[in-house]
Amino acid sequence: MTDLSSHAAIRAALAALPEPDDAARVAARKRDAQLTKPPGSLGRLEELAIWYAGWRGEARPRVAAPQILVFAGNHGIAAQGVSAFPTEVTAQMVANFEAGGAAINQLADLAGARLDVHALDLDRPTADFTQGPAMAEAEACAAFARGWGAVADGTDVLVVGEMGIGNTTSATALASAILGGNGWAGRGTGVDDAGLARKEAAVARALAVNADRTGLGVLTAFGGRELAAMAGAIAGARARRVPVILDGFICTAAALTLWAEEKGALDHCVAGHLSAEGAHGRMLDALGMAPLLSLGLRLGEGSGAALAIQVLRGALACHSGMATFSEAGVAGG
Ligand SMILES: O=C(O)c1ccc[n+]([C@@H]2O[C@H](COP(=O)([O-])O)[C@@H](O)[C@H]2O)c1
Ligand SMILES: Cc1cc2nc[nH]c2cc1C
Repeated sequence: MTDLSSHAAIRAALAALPEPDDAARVAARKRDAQLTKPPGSLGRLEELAIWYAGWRGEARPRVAAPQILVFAGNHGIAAQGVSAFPTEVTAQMVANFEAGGAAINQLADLAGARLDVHALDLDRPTADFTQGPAMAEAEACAAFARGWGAVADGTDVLVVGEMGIGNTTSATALASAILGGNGWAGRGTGVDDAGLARKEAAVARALAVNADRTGLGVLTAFGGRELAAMAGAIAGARARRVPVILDGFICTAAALTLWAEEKGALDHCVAGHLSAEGAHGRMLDALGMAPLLSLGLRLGEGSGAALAIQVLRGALACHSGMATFSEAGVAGG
C-alpha cells in the first residue's frame, strides 16, 4: 500500500509515478505513419492514439473498460452565498446518481462505462476557508487516498467528475493561488452579479488568510474533499498506467494542484472539454492542454469527459483497426 498519509508522503508518491512506455509509443507512431490516409489527416486523433498507446504500453490498444468516478463534497464556503443552489442539493444529486437519473448516468451508459459515486462526509462540510484552512492535512490526505484507491482493477481509461455546491469558489481559489492574477471567478451554477462579487471577495479573503502556496497546501486550504479525492484518483490512475480524461473547471483545478507539485504529473491526462465556466480556458492554457470538445457544458459530474471517451475510442478504432498501405495495396504510402 502506498503511504499517502501526509503531504510529504504524497509528494514521495508523486515523484515515483511511472512514465509512458517509449517502445510502445514509438511503435504506435510508426504504425500511424503506415495507415491508409494522408499523413496528419486524422488531425488530433493521431496524437491522441499515440499518447494512449504509450501509457498503456501497447502499440494497438482499444478502450474496453472505461470508469467514471464522481466524488461529492460539501463546502463551508457555501454559507457565504456563493452558489445559486442550497447545499442540500449535493446529497440530493448523489441520490439522483444512485437512482440513475442524472446526466452522468445517461452518458456513462452510452459509453459503456462503470460509474462509481463516492459521497465524502456530506453531513460534515469543510471549514469556511475565509477563516482558515478548509481541511486539516490528515483530512485532505484521507480524501486523496480515497480517490487514489477508487480506480478499479482493469480500468483502461478514467474520467473524474464531481458534485459539490460551492465548489466553483473552491476551484477559483485554487487557480488564483497557483496561477496568480485576477478574474478566475465565474458564475458556477448561475449566480447573479452580487453572488459573483461575493465569490471574488471570498477568494481574496481566502488568499490573505491561507499562506501555503504549494499544490498540496492549497488543495488542503481551499479544496473540498471531492477535489482532494479527484487529485488522488488522477494520480492513482497514473500509478496504474491508466490514462485520464479531465472534465471541467473543478476537475481541472484539482489536477492543477498535482501540476503545481510536479510539472509532469498530468502527462497521462487530456482535457475532455472546454467548460463554459469563464476561466476554464485560461486554466487549460496554463497547463498547455487543448480540450477535445467545446460544447458549452458547465455541469460537472464528469459529463464532458464522459462524452470525450467516444472521441478517444474513435481515435483508437482508426489507429488500431485501419489497414496499412501495404496490407490494403494502396499506392503512395
Ligand atoms: O464542470 C464545470 O465546469 C462546472 C462549472 C460550473 C458548475 N459546475 C457544477 O456546479 C456545482 C458548483 O457550482 P457552484 O455555483 O455551487 O459553485 C458543482 O456541483 C459542479 O459540478 C461545474
Ligand atoms: C441540479 C444540479 C446538478 C448538478 N450536477 C453537478 N452539479 C450540479 C449542480 C446542480 C445545482
